[in-house]
Amino acid sequence: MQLPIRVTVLTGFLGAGKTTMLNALLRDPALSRTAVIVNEFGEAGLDHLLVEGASEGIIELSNGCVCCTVRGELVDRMADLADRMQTGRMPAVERVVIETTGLADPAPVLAALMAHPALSQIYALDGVVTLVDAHAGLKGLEGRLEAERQVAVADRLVLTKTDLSPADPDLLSWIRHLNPRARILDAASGEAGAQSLLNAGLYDPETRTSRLAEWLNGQNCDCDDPHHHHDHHDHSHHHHTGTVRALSLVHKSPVSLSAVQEFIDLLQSMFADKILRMKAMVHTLEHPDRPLVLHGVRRYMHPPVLMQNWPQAVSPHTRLVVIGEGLDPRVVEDLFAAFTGQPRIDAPDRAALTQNPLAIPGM
Ligand SMILES: Nc1nc2c(ncn2[C@@H]2O[C@H](COP(=O)(O)OP(=O)(O)OP(=O)(O)O)[C@@H](O)[C@H]2O)c(=O)[nH]1
Repeated sequence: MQLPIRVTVLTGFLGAGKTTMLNALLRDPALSRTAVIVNEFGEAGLDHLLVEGASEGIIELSNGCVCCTVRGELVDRMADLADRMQTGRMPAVERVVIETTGLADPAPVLAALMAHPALSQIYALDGVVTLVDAHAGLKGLEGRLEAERQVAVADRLVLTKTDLSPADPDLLSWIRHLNPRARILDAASGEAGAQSLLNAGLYDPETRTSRLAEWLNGQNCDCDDPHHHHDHHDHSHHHHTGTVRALSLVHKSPVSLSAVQEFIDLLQSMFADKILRMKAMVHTLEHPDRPLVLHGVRRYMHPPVLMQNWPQAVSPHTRLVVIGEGLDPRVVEDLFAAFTGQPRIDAPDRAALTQNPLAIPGM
């Protein structure tokens, strides 16, 4: 391996469209020799199932406080990958794409790559691609350190979901304020293909805005540092660890489409803005052979999609991940159980629930 393996970091806030973009990129011949690392937040681990046809080469990092765990772990994964290639246990690749979780601050990933003595010989950072959901807009992004950092470190900024609504001027000026340099591409117009996203040039921290330099220097994870552990004056580093959590549910028997719909409607009406992201792969009574994939980004539910087949690695069970702020997991679990707890849903209870959410037993 004489050439360094180029590393592309794909980032963007929860639900911005990273997995969708990754799937599109992986279909491009330019990425035929690419390994993918998916880092996800959420116990059920749905993301790697949603990356089509890539189950073989995927290395998934565990969830948890991203700023604490990703650095050590990512270094291990990258080292493992290099070792497998060098020993012929895996075909050599030209590129690695790292899809970070929507809650990740990419700075530690970059810092870990640049600073590691062995890995920096093998891998060279090609660029950071940050996706921004134009439809969701600025609300919920502004003031969120992870989201700001994702935009600030980008070499390419991609506005997604402009087919649903054009980017708001406020959103654009927020982006430009954080990152005056990176090219902005519009996903809906098709300009965000492999040609424009890859080979963005080697990363040079000197040429970034001063805020980035500060972040890269100041981002050293203090979570394991006993001196900082209970430092309540510094909220910023713990922004995503305090109240944002992922909860995941698995249900083994098929559920009806209407039960799913009602569950989601009720969940959204009860929790409203507390829900940042929802993803589900549902085993339905109506289409038992094809998983129904649901995506919610804050209040917006994307139209459900039936995948062709269940991924080979998994049994056809319903898996749901909800990422939210200040969510009470028991309430969500009870609600889910109320709709799916029995193979045959108890119609009167369900009816009562949909009419009066407060009637849920145990809530
Ligand atoms: N209309 C429209 N929908 C999109 C676009 N990009 C992604 N989506 C939809 O947005 C939803 C979320 O997309 P994902 O690709 O899963 O987003 P993500 O950033 O990987 O999500 P997390 O991993 O949770 O952070 C899915 O329903 C996609 O189909 C787009 O450009 N236009």
